[in-house]
Formats: sequence, structure tokens, C-alpha cells
Amino acid sequence: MFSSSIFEGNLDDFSEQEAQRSPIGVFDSGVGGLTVLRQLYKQLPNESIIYFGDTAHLPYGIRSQAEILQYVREILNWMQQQRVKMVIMACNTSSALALENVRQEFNFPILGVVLPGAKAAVQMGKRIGVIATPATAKSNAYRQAMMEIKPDVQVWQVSCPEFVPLIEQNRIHDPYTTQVASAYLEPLLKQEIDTLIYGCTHYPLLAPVLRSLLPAHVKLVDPAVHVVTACAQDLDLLNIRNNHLPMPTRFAVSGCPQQFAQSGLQWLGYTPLVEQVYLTDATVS
Ligand SMILES: N[C@@H](CCC(=O)O)C(=O)O
Repeated sequence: MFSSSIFEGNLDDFSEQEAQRSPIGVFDSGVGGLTVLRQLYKQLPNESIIYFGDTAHLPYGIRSQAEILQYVREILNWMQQQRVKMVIMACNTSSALALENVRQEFNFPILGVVLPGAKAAVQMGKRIGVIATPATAKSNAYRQAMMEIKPDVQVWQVSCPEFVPLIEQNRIHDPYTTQVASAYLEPLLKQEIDTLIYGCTHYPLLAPVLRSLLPAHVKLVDPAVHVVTACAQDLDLLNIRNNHLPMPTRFAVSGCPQQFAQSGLQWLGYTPLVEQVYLTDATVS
């Protein structure tokens, strides 16, 4: 279901060698996609990556579908100009609200996080909680994906509007964050969930807080792990894995590069060099 068979385009623009060496594009509204980047480093260490954080438009989770579609198209156009061979939408909100609309518009495979996360979750549990941004929760994307795969699972979704701003402000260890998390988890704990999906790529950064509030038997599903596994399978199917040394990861943001570099240090363990890109300008050719 989630493989390159879904990719109906072709990479004809590229010679085979260029496709193998080309970078994978990864984007999110902010630092959340770094959870996917860390998985890429772990599972696909030879790949070159271009990371884009649309920090000027953060948070995505409170925006309309029309806005998300516009941002996602601008980002994908820019990615195309950078000659990426594949893109991972390291953002659940974009995956839930825009992926199906834009997939056919570009001549490279585009992977989203919702389906790999949903597939993994139904293999792990029967009473599944989803914590997500307001837009992702409202879209019902996780519930629909899980019901399609396994109609007998029970799914409860909670919208967590405060999480992304708290994470972007680096307030993970603020007692207020624990208080907010406890309120968000309460309805799920009442339903005695056995599995919880991080329905936003920012949320694994809250793992210590969430783990401390959950009973030990509740399993946590991080879709970042599973989208990267799907990415590896697709690279193999298309024969475009990079067998050479990767280029250093390139980071670009639409907002403040310094702020992103600071958070980057915390989540990546090194300070990334970050450039600023004005997307509307970049896509006018
Ligand atoms: N990383 C987020 C986007 C969060 C936001 O900007 O609201 C997601 O997976 O949905």
C-alpha cells in the first residue's frame, strides 16, 4: 500500500547516477521534522538531505487546508528546483491535508507520515490514541487510515494546540508543559488505550514528559521511524539509493535562521548552518 507503486511519475529528468546521488527533501513547519531527519541519519546514513522548515508560517496545525496546500506547493516547487529525488513530508498536518492533492503534481515520489504511522499502530494495539494538531485531528486522517487497514480497531483522537508552540519555544521541561500534557492525555487514559501515536512530528521531542504520564504498558508509535523504513524500501524499488558519501545536510527556513540553528543544536547535537529562503520569490522563475 505504501510503496513506490503509488508513484506514477518517472524520474526521467535524472540519469540513474544523478538520481542516486540526489538529495532527499524533508520538510516541516519547524523543528518537528528533525525527528524524521534523525531517523534518516540512523536508517539511511548515505543519503544527502535538504531540510526545509517553514517557520514563517508556523504553526501549520491551526491553518486552513487552502493555506496548507499553498505552502506545501511552494515548498515542493522549491524542492524540485533543488533537484531532489524524493520528498518526505515530515509533517502530519501536511500529510493529512495536502498529500493526496499534490502527489500527482510532481515528478518525484512524495511520502507522508500518516499511513506508515497508522500501519505500525494497528500492528501494535487495538485501543489506539492519537495526539495531533487541531487540523490533523479534525481531518480524521489517522482514524480513516487505521479503519481501512483494520476495521475492528478503536481510535480516539485528541487535538493538542499548545504542544507545538511549547516545543518551538523550547519549553519541554517547563512544569506547565507537563500540566498541559496531562490534560490532553486524560481522555485517552480514561479509554484505557494500549497504544499512542505521535500524530505530529514535533511530539516525539516530548517523549520524556509523555512517557512519565503514561502507564508502562502503553506503547508509543513514532511515525518517523516507519516513514523512513518506507523511504528505504522505495529507494530500493526505484534503484536510487546513494552508494557514495553523502553531502552535508543543507538546512533552509522561511523564518529566522538563528533561532532554528539554536534548536537544531539541541535536537541534532550539532549546530546546523541554516539559510533563509523566501519561497514565493524562489518559485517565480
Ligand atoms: N510537525 C507538525 C506541524 C505542526 C504545526 O506546525 O502545527 C505536524 O506533524 O503536524
